[in-house]
This record gives sequence, structure tokens and C-alpha cells, in this order.
Amino acid sequence: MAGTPLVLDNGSGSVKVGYAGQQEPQVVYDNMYTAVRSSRHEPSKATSEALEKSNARLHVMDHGIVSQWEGLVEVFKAALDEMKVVDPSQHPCLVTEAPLNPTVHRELLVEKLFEELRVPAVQVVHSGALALYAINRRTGLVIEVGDGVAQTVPLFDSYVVFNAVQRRDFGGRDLTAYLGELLQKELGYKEALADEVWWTQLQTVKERMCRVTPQASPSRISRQDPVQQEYKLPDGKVLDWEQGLLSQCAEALFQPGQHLKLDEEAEGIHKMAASSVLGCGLDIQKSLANNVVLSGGSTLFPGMCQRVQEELQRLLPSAVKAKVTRVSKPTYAAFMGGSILASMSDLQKTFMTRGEYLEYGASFIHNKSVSLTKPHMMS
Ligand SMILES: Nc1ncnc2c1ncn2[C@@H]1O[C@H](COP(=O)(O)OP(=O)(O)OP(=O)(O)O)[C@@H](O)[C@H]1O
Repeated sequence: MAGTPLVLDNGSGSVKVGYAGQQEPQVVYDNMYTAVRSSRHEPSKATSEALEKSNARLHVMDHGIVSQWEGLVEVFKAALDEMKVVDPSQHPCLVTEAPLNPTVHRELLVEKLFEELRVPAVQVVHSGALALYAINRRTGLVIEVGDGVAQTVPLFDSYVVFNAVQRRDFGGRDLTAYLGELLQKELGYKEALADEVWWTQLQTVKERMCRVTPQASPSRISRQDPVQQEYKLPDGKVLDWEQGLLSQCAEALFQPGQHLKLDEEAEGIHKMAASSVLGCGLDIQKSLANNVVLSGGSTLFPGMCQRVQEELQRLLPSAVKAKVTRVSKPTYAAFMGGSILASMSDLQKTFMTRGEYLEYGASFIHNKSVSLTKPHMMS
């Protein structure tokens, strides 16, 4: 694999890593690190004990933004070790980033890749549109909801329509925390959300039992829904699928202002999608609405396609028909799209080289990162 580009889909919850051309990531790594282990200074005994007690694994990313740069490097290195990449300086690196991040964030990302991983060349692409590349479509609207970011990205004939991209800072991690609050309020659970064991239980309940209800008729939910019917919590209490709190959890994606700790006016994913469609020219709105694709782990709730389609249709003119599907592997779609892009020789020519980094500095990446808007790239 010498010289083959590496693809790093740097998500808020996990990093998916592999080589360009691979169908799926070779390694999926929790984007978390242990502060004690990676601290440059030897922590005092008291600090170590306190950190260990409080389960010192820290999230590297907070809603699509790196909050622990030291941790990011550690996670990237560990993932490459697991992939048995002996010498990263042999592999150009394509890395994903959420759209509308501060520009300085992209510069720091580039700096870490050149300085700490010693890669020879870097390209940074927005994660959202990649789901369409993954399913070989060049026109459509991606609704991506991962662990920390919700984004809607319109792509027309391989152009990302940047001024119509929407991004909000909520995702699966917020839903898990919200489920914890619901369990506390309705069933009296008082476990701290910082406790990793409890967090894992909550995440499992969310992924196995929660679903999205059809807005028009909640009674249409049937027992055939592919959700687990019961879940036994460690204290023996049984959560039943008919408990309303399990449908409230995913409802937060549609009414984040009401359910999550966000501005009350915060828009749900259907409204973001409608803004993206209506923010594009009249001539392309129909093609976008007719090709809505769900991506990201937090779109895996049963009932999701139907609900998004119903809600979106209500917000669009009747002549603009919404059709919503989900990619087959939503958590890997951004990696898969990145893997396809990184194998194209045209795109490889757009990578920022180490020479450019040394000559112009990390901010030079902004001169290189518009490549996905060039139509010839995907022809
Ligand atoms: N079956 C499921 N039902 C609901 N949510 C799920 C399911 N499987 C995974 N998730 C959630 O998806 C999220 C992870 O998705 P993904 O890997 O796409 O995010 P990410 O790339 O790490 O983050 P982001 O793109 O937001 O920065 C987690 O919150 C996880 O709990």
C-alpha cells in the first residue's frame, strides 16, 4: 500500500480510517483519549487518582470541533498503528471536516497532520456531500446526522451549493444525554452521565430500542418495527418499547429547541433540509428534493425516512416532491465517499504538499480546498 492515500473520516464520536479505494474503513476508533496517559507532564498522584475515578477518557471532538488537539494526534496515531501503517510519511492523507467550521480549525488540523503525523500531502473535505459520492450520485441533498453535528448539504452536478448548506450542533451524543434525562425524570434514575458504564447502557438502549414515530399517525407504529422490545437495565428494571420516553428521544431531531439544551428556536433536521432545498435555484429544487439521502449513525432510527419525507413535503411547494432514502451503511458513508474521491488522480493533484506547507504555512489549505466544487472532477 506504499503511496496509497489514507482516508480519515474524523467524526465527533469515532474516527474511521482506511486506504483510498477501500469499501469500508479498516479501523474504527473511538474519538476519545485518556488525559493521564497522554499528558506531557507527569500528573500528581492526587490528579491521577481523581482522573481515574472520574473515568478520565475525554472526547477529542465537541460537535465537530477538536477540543483536545493532543488527543486527536494520539487517536490518529493509534488508529494508524492498528492499521499497521509503518511510515505515514509515505501516504497522502484525505481528512474530513464538518462544514462551516472556523477556518483556523482547518489550519490546525493541517498543521497537526504535517507536523505530528509527518504525512507528505493533505486534503480536507467536508463530510456531508461524501455520502452522495459513496452511492455514485452527483445530484441530491444529504441530511447527515452523526454524533455531534447535523448538516444538510445540497450537491448539484457535483457542485456543493455552499450558500445553501445548513449545519447545527446536535447529534447522537445529545440524544443519548437526553435519554438519560428522560430516564431520570420518568423512572427516577440518578446515574451521572459522565459514568462511562451508564453512558454505554444508554447508548445501547437508544440504538436498539428508540425509533422515530410517523408524525401523521403515531398509532401506525407496529410491533414489527425492527427495534428490540425490552431492555433489562443493570438494576433489573425493564424498559419496555411502549414507554413513551423511547419515542421522545429521537423526536429531539425534529424539535431540538424543545428537547435538547439548545436555543428554543433551533430548527429540526426537516427544517434544515427545507432551507437547503429552497436556498438553491428554482431550477434545481425538484432534483434535490427528489434525491434526499440520509447518512450518519443518528439516521438509523426505524421510521426515519418516512418521517423526514412527510415533514419535508409539508415544507416544500406541492410541485416539489420529496423522496427520501438512506444509504445502506450510514456510519461509513462519509468514509466510503472519501475513499472514492481519494483514489481519483484528479483529486490527488489538489492535495496540499509538504513543500507548500513549508513555504506558505497551514493557511495555504484554503487555496486548495475548493476542489469539490469543480465539476470536471467527477465526470
Ligand atoms: N442503530 C442506531 N440508532 C440510532 N443511533 C445510532 C445507531 N447506531 C449508531 N447510532 C449513533 O450514531 C452516532 C455515530 O454516528 P457517526 O459515526 O455517523 O458520527 P460521527 O461521524 O462520529 O460524528 P459527526 O459526523 O457528528 O461528527 C452515535 O451517536 C451513535 O449512538
